[in-house]
Amino acid sequence: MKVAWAGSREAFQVSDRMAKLVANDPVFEKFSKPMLGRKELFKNTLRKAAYAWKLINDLRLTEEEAKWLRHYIDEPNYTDLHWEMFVPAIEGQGTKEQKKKWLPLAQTMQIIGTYAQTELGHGSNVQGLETTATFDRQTDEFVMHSPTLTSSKWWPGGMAKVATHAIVYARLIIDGLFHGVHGFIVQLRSLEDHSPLPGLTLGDIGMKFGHGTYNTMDNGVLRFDHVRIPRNQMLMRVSQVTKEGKYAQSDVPRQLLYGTMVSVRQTIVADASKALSRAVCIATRYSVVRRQFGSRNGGPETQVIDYKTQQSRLFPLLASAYAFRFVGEWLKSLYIDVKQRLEANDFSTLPETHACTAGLKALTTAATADGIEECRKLCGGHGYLISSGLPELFAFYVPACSYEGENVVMMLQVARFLVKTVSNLGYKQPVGTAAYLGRVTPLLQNNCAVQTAEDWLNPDAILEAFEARAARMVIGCGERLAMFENPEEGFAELSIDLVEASLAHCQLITVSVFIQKLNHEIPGNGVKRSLEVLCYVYALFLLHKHQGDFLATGYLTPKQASLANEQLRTLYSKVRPNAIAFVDSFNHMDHYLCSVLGRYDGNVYPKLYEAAWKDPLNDSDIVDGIQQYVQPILKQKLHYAKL
Ligand SMILES: CCCCCCCC/C=C\C/C=C/C(=O)SCCNC(=O)CCNC(=O)[C@H](O)C(C)(C)COP(=O)(O)OP(=O)(O)OC[C@H]1O[C@@H](n2cnc3c(N)ncnc32)[C@H](O)[C@@H]1OP(=O)(O)O
Ligand SMILES: Cc1cc2nc3c(=O)[nH]c(=O)nc-3n(C[C@H](O)[C@H](O)[C@H](O)COP(=O)(O)OP(=O)(O)OC[C@H]3O[C@@H](n4cnc5c(N)ncnc54)[C@H](O)[C@@H]3O)c2cc1C
Repeated sequence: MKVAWAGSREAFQVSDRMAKLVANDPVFEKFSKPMLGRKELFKNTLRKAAYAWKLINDLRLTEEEAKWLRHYIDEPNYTDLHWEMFVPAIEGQGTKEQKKKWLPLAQTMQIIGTYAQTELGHGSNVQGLETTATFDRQTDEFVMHSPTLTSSKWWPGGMAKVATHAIVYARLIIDGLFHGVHGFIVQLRSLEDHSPLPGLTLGDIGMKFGHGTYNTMDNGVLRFDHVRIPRNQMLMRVSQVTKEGKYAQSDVPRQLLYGTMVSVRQTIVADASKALSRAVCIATRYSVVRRQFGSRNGGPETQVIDYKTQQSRLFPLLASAYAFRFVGEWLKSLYIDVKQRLEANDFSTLPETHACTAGLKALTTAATADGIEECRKLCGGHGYLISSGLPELFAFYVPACSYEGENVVMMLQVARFLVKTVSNLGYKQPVGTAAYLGRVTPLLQNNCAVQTAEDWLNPDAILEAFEARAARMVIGCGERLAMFENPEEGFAELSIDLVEASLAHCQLITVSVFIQKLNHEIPGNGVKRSLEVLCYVYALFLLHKHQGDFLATGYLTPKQASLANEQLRTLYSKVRPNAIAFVDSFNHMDHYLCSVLGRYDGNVYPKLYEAAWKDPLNDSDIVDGIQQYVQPILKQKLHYAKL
C-alpha cells in the first residue's frame, strides 16, 4: 500500500530517504516553533533554508529529492516562491534569450525570486491590476510605477525581506495606450548588501493567521516610484515590445500569461493529499488510542474509532486523502503533457488543463481545509492543543482556499469552460474530462438501475450516476443561460448554480480517476481490494452528501439514495480493520506529523503529560506577573468585594 500511495517503488524510496534525512537532523527540529517570537521564527527559517540548500548541493540531490527535502522541512519560506513560481514564470513566459540569461542565475540561487501579482486593491481580477509599466523610447526602458495606494503589491511570499528579484505583473503602456497586463523581471535588492534599490518601498504585510506556520514566510508589500528597468526585462514569449515602441503579439495565446498559475495549481492539488493524509493519520491513530464509555464488567471502554458516527466522519476523509493522491498524480501527468505541448507551440489542450487545475485546486483545498478541522474535532479537546499538530496544520493549510485563485473564482472558470463546451456541442465533440457531455442523450434519459445496496458496489453504476448528475446540472444551466439576452448577465445571475455544476463536474473527475487507477495501476490483489473499499466509500459518501443534486436531477429515487447510504455503513465496517494500515501507508514519520496524538507508537498520554511541562509557563510555580497583578487583588479590601 505504501508503494500504491507513493506511485511507484522508486518514488517511495526517494520520499522515504528524504523524510529520514530531515527527521534525523537536529537542525530541522520543529517542536519549539510555536514558542518563538516572529523575528526568531523568521531567522530560524532562514537558517533551515540555508542549511537545506547546502545539503542539496553537498549531497548532489536531484530535483525530485530536493522537492521532498523542502516538503519534509515543513516550513513555508521564500524558496517556495522561488522554485514554484519565479522559475516556472521565466520558463513558461520568457523568450529563449531571457531563459538563457535568467534561468542559470535562478537555478543556482545567485538571485532569489518571487511572484508579485496581487495588489492591495486587486487579487482575483488580474486585468484590474493598477501597477504601470510605461515604455520610454528615449532610454529603451520601462518605468515601473505604483500610481495609487491600492496598486501597492501586497502578499508576494519572500518579497518583504529576502527576494532579490520579482516577476512583477503590471499594465503595459506605450504612447498612452494600454496593452494589457504583462510580467516584468524587476530587481528589488542590491546583490551586494541586500538593501532595497532606489525608488522601491519594501516591507512585511504583518502577522498572519496561526502562529508558527505561515509567519515563517515574509509576505511583502512593494511600491514603485518611477523605477526604470531595461526593455528586455519584459517577459516576451507572448507579446513583444520593440525598441521603436511597437507592440506585437506572437501566435502564442494571451492565456499563456496565466501559465504559471496553471503550474502551481497543479502542485497545490498534488499537495492537498499530503496535508489531508497528515490530519487523517493523526485522527485515526488517536481514535484507536482514545476510549470513552461502553465498559462492560470493568473491562476497557470502547475505542472511539468503533463508534459508527466517528467512522462516518473519519473514513470518508481517509478515502478522500487517497482520492486526492490519485487525482493529483493524474493531474501531474496531464500537466506534463500540456507543458511539452506548449513548448512545441501546441495550445489545443490548454483550456481543459486550465479548467482541471482551477477546479481540482478548488475542490481539493476546500475539502482538505474542512477535513483538517474535522480531524481536530475528531480528537475531542486534545485536538485543540498545539501539541496535537492539528491547529498549526490548519493555520498553515487554510489559505490554500484563497491563494492561487480564490476557490469560488476558480469554480466560475470551470463553469465558463463547461458552458462553452455545451454551447459547442452541435459541431465540436467534447474530449477528455468533458467527453461525457458528448453522451447527453442517454445521460439525460436513462435513470439509475440500482435495486439493492449491493448493486452500488459497481464502478459502472457509480460512474453513470456521477456523469448523469454532472451532465444534468451543466445542461440545465446551459438551458437557463440561453434564456438571457445578455450572456454575461445570465452568467452572473446563475453563478450559484454554475458553481454547483462545476463542483459536480470536478467530483466526477476525482471519482473516475480513482476507478481508473483501480482498473489499471494497482499491484497486488490485497492492496487493490482494500483500495476498492476506499473508492466506494469516497463515491458513496459524496453521493450521500450531495443527494439533493442526484434526487433533484431525477437520476436517483429516494429509495436508491437510501440504499447507497446503507451500503456506505457496511463499507465503514470493512475499512475499520485496516484503518491503521491505511494511515501507516502514508509513511508519515513522527517528525513530520509533529503530533503527540498521532505518534506511531500510540504512547499518547505519557507524552501529552510530558509535553505540557515543556510550556514556558511551567518553568516556575510563580510566574512573572502574579506578584504584580494577582496578589494585590487577593489582598485588596474593597467594599464591593463583599458582594
Ligand atoms: C513545496 C510545495 C509548494 C506548493 C506550492 C507553493 C504555493 C505557495 C503558496 C502561496 C503562493 C501564492 C501565490 C499566489 O497566490 S500568486 C497570485 C495568484 N492569483 C490568482 O490566482 C488570480 C486569479 N485570477 C485569475 O486567474 C484571472 O484573473 C481570472 C482567470 C479569474 C480571470 O481572468 P480574465 O482574463 O479577467 O478573464 P476571463 O475569465 O475572461 O479569462 C480570459 C481567458 O483566459 C482563460 N484563462 C484564464 N486563466 C487561465 C489560465 N491560468 N490558463 C489558461 N487559460 C486561462 C479563460 O478560460 C478565458 O479563456 P477563453 O474563454 O477561451 O477566452
Ligand atoms: C498566504 C497567502 C500567500 C499569497 N502569496 C501570494 C504571492 O506570492 N504572490 C501574489 O501575487 N499573491 C499572493 N497571494 C494573494 C492571493 O493570490 C490572493 O489573495 C488570491 O488570488 C485571492 O484574491 P483576493 O485576495 O483579491 O480575493 P477577492 O477576489 O477580493 O475575494 C474576496 C471574495 O470575493 C469573491 N469574489 C471575487 N471575485 C468574484 C467573482 N467574480 N464572482 C464571485 N465572487 C467573487 C471571492 O469568492 C471571495 O469570497 C497570497 C495570499 C495568501 C493568503
